This record gives sequence, C-alpha cells and structure tokens, in this order.
Amino acid sequence: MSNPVLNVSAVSKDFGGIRALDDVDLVVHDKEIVALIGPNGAGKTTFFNCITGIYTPTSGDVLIDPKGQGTTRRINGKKPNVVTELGMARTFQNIRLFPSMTALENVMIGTHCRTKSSIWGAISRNRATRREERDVVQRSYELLELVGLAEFVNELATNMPYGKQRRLEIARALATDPFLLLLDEPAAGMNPQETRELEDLIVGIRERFNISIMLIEHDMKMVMSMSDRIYVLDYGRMIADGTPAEIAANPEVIKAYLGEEHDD
Ligand SMILES: Nc1ncnc2c1ncn2[C@@H]1O[C@H](COP(=O)(O)OP(=O)(O)OP(=O)(O)O)[C@@H](O)[C@H]1O
Repeated sequence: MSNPVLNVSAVSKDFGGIRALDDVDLVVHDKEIVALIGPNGAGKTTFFNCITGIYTPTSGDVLIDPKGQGTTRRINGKKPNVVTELGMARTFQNIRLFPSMTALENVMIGTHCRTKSSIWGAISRNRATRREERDVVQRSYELLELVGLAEFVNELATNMPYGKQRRLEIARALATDPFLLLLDEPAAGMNPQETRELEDLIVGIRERFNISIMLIEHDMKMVMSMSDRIYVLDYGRMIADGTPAEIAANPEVIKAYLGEEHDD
C-alpha cells in the first residue's frame, strides 16, 4: 500500500489540566473514506483542530504526504491558511460561511488560495487576470452544480436552508483543491432523506476528485455504510480502529457507546 497521505502519530492536546487528546495515532491512505467517531466530548473536534492548525498539539507529530510517495512533511503548528494551501480543507460543526455573500462568492473565496494574480494584476486588470477571474467563476459554478446548488448561485448564504448551507461549505472546501477533505458532522441537522443524499454526494466526491475524505459523524448508519475504516475516540484515547464490521463488533466500542462504567 502507498504511504499514508496523513499520518498522525502520538498526538496529545492539553487544555490546562484537561487532556483532550491522549497519545492518538491515526492514518489516512489515498482515496480512503475514514470516519472518526466517539461519544460527546471524546475529543473529535479537538483532533480536527490539531491537524488543521487551529490548535498546536501539546506533543506528537502531524505528517502529510499529499501524493503518498514518501515525501513527508511535518505540519504541527502551521497556520490554518497554510494547512489549506498544503491541501487539507475542512468544514465546521457550526457552519462558517460568509452569510452576506452569495453562494457563488462563497465558493470563489475558496479558490483564492490557488489563484496567481497579484495586487498589480487586480489593479490593472490585465488579460491574464481577466482570464483567471473568468475561470474562477466557471469553476465555482461547476462546484455548485456538483453539490446540487446551481439554483442558489446568486442566493445569499444566510437565506439558504440549513442542509444547503452544509453543502455550500463542502463546495467551498473543494474549491481549495484538497488532497484530503475533512468534514465535521456533515449530516448534523439533516433529515434521513437529506442524509442519504449527502452520503451519495460524499462517495461521489471521492470518485470524481480522487481524494481522501475524513469525517466526524454521529449518524452511525451513514458512518457504517460509507466508511472504509473507522477510528473510535473515547475520553481522548483512541480505543479502536477497523472496518465497519470490526468496529460494530468491538466490545470496547459498544461499552463506550452504552456508557458503561469506564475502565482505565
Ligand atoms: N478550547 C478549549 N478549552 C478547554 N477545553 C476544551 C477546549 N476545546 C475542547 N475542550 C475540551 O476537550 C474535550 C473534547 O472536546 P471536543 O469538542 O473535541 O469533543 P467532541 O468529541 O468533538 O465532542 P462533540 O461530539 O460533542 O462535538 C472536552 O472535555 C472539551 O470540554
């Protein structure tokens, strides 16, 4: 198998006296769909924050190898915009769109980290800049179509239904041209029909863009049906990883979810 595109090794994160992540290991391979699950407060969002530059891990390594060819780079402590430029894009548990911009403008902002025009190009509006602007609009529109939002192209993000805003966040993340797409509770607030459609969309994104996808999700039906592998966090510790069938049959996972007495 090729080198993992993401290799997280022995990562811990402390908040004062609280150890939110404790010696966590996780890998994602090329084109894998990997889920991170665990009870509330287990440390899932803290994990995403540690690997996307919002937090610096207290210890451990976050390594990426976008092409999976052994060219590994350590990204601990890099700023979120740098992590995005390096090819890791994410969505948030609490949607973070630009509410008073249109759907198209929100996606166009995502393309920004891949455009080349300088400030001088923007002022002089030379031919290369105008061509690049046209390409950005075209590509952003195509991404809106792909996530099923073509009819909302000129709608302000704030006026869009909640489930559509979640899709818009995915389109904006894709606009950064990632090798790894990180989705934090993409199905939150969606009804069963919307969740099924979202699942199709996520699997379709993997096929179309040949990228890896990692998601935090509480909807077990969705997680079990679409993931290649699943990791389980409990009280900041990784208690299991495996295929959906292995995870469903793992006694420690069942215990964590049923909230039985916790062994140390
Ligand atoms: N900035 C912070 N300062 C202090 N404690 C924090 C901070 N962020 C998270 N924590 C704590 O770290 C632990 C893990 O929280 P986290 O939000 O990562 O869990 P989660 O698994 O994403 O939960 P949920 O499923 O409810 O979203 C919790 O005890 C939380 O209170």
